[in-house]
Amino acid sequence: MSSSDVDWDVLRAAATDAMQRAYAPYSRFPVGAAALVDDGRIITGCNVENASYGLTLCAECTLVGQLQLGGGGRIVAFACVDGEGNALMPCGRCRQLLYEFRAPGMLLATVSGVRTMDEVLPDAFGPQNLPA
Ligand SMILES: O=c1ccn([C@H]2C[C@H](O)[C@@H](CO)O2)c(=O)[nH]1
Ligand SMILES: [Zn+2]
Repeated sequence: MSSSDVDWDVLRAAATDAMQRAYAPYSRFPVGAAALVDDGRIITGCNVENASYGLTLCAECTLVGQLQLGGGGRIVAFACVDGEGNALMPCGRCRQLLYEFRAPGMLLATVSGVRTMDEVLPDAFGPQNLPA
């Protein structure tokens, strides 16, 4: 599975389904996320808010949890949508979370079209920055 195999309509539809599971009573801003994994699976996530607002989990957080629970893997392509089905940029923290699990050449559907992980998180902090 590589970034040329991505059906963006399918990925956006999966993100939209996940968005309908969001728990967002405080912001009223439901978000759904979907990722194509290198083994061909599509995994999803939704935001899960909390009365202690700062503890909110973004959709990307729950997606990464689902990825690992499902046996792990590398993300080939990613999309997230808001309550109206529009593309949404992952927040900075979530770009870092996604970076950890990127496949080489990972693509993201963004507000300005398809972008690479390197474009949305240049000069990323990663394992290469940790001592050997
Ligand atoms: O990429 C994003 C951006 C925002 N949110 C959520 C967090 C919060 O519940 C709501 C408003 O910020 O949207 C996500 O899940 N992912
Ligand atoms: Zn986030």
